[in-house]
Amino acid sequence: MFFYYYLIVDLISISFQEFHLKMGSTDASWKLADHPKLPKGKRIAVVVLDGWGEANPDQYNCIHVAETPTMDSLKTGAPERWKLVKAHGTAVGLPTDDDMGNSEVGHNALGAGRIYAQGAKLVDLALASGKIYEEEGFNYIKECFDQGTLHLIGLLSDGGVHSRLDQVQLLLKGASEHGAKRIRVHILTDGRDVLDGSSVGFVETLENDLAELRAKGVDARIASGGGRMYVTMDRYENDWDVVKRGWDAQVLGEAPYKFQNAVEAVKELRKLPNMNDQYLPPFVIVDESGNPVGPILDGDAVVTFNFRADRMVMIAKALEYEDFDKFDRVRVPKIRYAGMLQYDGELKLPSHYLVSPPLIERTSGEYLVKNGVRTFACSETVKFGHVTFFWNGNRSGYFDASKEEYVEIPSDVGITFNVQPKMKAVEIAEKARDAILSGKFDQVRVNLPNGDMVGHTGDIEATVVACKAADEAVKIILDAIEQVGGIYVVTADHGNAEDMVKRNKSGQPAKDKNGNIQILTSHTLQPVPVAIGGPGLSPGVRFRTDLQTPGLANVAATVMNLHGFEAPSDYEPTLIEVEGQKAKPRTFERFSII
Ligand SMILES: O=C(O)[C@@H](CO)OP(=O)(O)O
Ligand SMILES: [Mn+2]
Ligand SMILES: [Mn+2]
Repeated sequence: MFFYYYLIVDLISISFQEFHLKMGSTDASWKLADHPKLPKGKRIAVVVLDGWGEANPDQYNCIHVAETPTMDSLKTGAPERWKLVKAHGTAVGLPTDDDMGNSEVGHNALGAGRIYAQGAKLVDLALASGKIYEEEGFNYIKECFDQGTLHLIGLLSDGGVHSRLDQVQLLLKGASEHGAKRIRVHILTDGRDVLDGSSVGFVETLENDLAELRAKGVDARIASGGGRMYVTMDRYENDWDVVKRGWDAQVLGEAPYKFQNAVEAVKELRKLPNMNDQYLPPFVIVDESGNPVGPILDGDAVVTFNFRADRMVMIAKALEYEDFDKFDRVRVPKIRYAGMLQYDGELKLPSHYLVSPPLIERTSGEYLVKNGVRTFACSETVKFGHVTFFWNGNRSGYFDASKEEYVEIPSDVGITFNVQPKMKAVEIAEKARDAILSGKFDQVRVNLPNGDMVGHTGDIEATVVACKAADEAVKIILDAIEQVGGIYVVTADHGNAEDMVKRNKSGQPAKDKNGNIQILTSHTLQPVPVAIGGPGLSPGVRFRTDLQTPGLANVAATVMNLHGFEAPSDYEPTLIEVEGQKAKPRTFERFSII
């Protein structure tokens, strides 16, 4: 009798798979198979702690220093349901294992359940093969090379999160070899993905390259600049003034500070009180008569050379949209504009781009909604797109508005988050709590930004406060899950707050030439935790120990299982197994149809 039971189950699954394949991309192919052991209908909270890695406990590990009783209890209370996974490098589609994780690749992996070659890698390949110069995007901007100037705008560092200096260097060389005669670079200084103060060196490197181009007869110069957090690179429409400051400098050639030399500009502006690379004010480079050397004019070509999307969408809108009311652009030059990548596939923004972005499709969010899982997602503005846009494979909007609700809590504007390290953690948690208790949603997903946003300021004391606030928010959400008999999945997208100091090879804090500890404002290479639990979790569910190097991409299948579904076969494997529980015999009615 059992033999027949399993035979029938097998037949069902074989015919389901064939059905799946035959139906191709029609609606039916979205149907997920039932999980053989785990029930449907549990309310699940998915909590992403931004910038929350696991590292040795010392005084620079703010998560360790902070009081974090809730996260501690997940780790020590149920070791078979707490696990570390990789959140950096090739595990999330970055070029090498020296690449730290970041929100885009982290949330892409968490949501998509597969590892995609990400922007950084796709640009590397396109530059190495020379294909970048053959594609539509480059040919489009090339039309301007005879009469106009080529402007390159973007983040100048080797951080590899939004852009990479070596790619800019190759692009400069390649563009000039392909006919660009006049080039202007509009730099944004970093200090967030790299050490503060390192911008001086990056500008010097760029100046050397531009001098070499000039020696070859190309009129190539830096035209303007500013710190990434104060000029141009805002995201999710948090503060349009940031983009306006960039527009004024880059396009109009107007800025409060004027210099004849960019290295001098960065060195001098860093001397302003409390100044750092991230927040340098906008400046323009002027000639001997005080005229800006590179405003953007009719007939010019513009490339934004960041590959990462979130902090380029706003400037892309300003450069591309005819109808635009976010600030007064004063003068809108007729240009040919291309992004390094297309930054928003739904908006098709920008319409021209040098390299095609990863085509992330069939994300877990889309599958679950199409299988009836009602979803709520929430964060504050600075991370809102992370749990929606990035989670859904760089896609804006709802899959099915009748089953989804995304709530954005406005972030504080115009402050660095060490001033308000608690940010909106409580507000986010309370929204999640209410969504869980409402019974209207099966999945409630949040991003808690504190560890990351405050970690980036390099302020250790404030980051400790931030970690405590995030932990308290997790408690609010877990308490709600407890009340409704639900399940929680708590994880993170990459490290940050767990290590706030640059390390030497032996792991000791590195000192600069004056003997000062070098504060690390960036993300890290550390693994991140995944914890599951809650009263709704079936007994016997525990983490598998047979996966070689699990990473963030394994979380999607795990969450699908907890919703009672099998993940699609091409997803990275689930992290969980169900111990000691045989497949439940199905009810008589279901078999009676066969
Ligand atoms: O602030 C950002 O843009 C990046 C760091 O460059 O952080 P995250 O990936 O966490 O969004
Ligand atoms: Mn992040
Ligand atoms: Mn970050």
